[in-house]
Amino acid sequence: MAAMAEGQRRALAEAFGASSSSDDDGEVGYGDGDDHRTLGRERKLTEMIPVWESICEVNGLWLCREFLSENEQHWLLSSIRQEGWFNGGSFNQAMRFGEIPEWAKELAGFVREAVCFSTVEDQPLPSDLLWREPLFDQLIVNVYEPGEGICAHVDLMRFDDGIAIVSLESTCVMHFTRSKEESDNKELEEDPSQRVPVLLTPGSLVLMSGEARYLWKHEINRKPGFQLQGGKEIQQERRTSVTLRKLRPQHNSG
Ligand SMILES: O=C(O)CCC(=O)C(=O)O
Ligand SMILES: [Fe+2]
Repeated sequence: MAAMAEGQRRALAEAFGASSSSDDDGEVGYGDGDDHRTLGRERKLTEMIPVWESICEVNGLWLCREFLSENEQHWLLSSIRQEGWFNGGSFNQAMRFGEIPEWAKELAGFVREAVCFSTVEDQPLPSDLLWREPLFDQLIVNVYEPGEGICAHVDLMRFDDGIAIVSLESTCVMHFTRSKEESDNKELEEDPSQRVPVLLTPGSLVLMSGEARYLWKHEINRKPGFQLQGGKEIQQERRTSVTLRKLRPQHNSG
């Protein structure tokens, strides 16, 4: 593993405002009634070495399986719950454009850190995307009950390159298929042998850029036979995902 020099790690940690090791062992502030929940001080950046996997069949697709610790997953779920978007149970999706909540900004900061601290040779997100400001200004939270998923799609062109998806709760399989919109070879597109499965465990982060973002469709099919891990059906529970994207400037939107 190409370990990052300690000095460089410290400098980055300082740039991201991480706490020094002496004062960071407090409780994570996600309990009910905590209005100023933030994890910035709790994340031990100097100890964090994210493990990135490149999904080699799909250029530009990266997975960081242990992106969020269990505490961080609780914090994120609790921050989402606190928004009250899903109270009453009649909605399963919430979107924010432009101004995103503080916890989402903090999550975006974690994404940047995880890419910066990557030990792989190819950076999981190209530098021009990684250092744009803001990194993300659009948020979608999706809540899926067992059996519910999302049809194969390429994200709308109104969003820029560089999309992050954080998975919470139930494990699921996301499938990637080459988009063949330009040709009418539907059969090839639907050929199951062309589908690339990616297992999304709770706390994992997916990054899509370049071909993965523009030339591949992604989908979550939770019908029987599609959600397999080691040949066995995954036990489905509720799944929550947080998608972070950047809006393209108005005049570029397609
Ligand atoms: O829920 C997910 O993991 C994916 C969501 C998604 O692809 C979208 O909202 O465009
Ligand atoms: Fe999508």
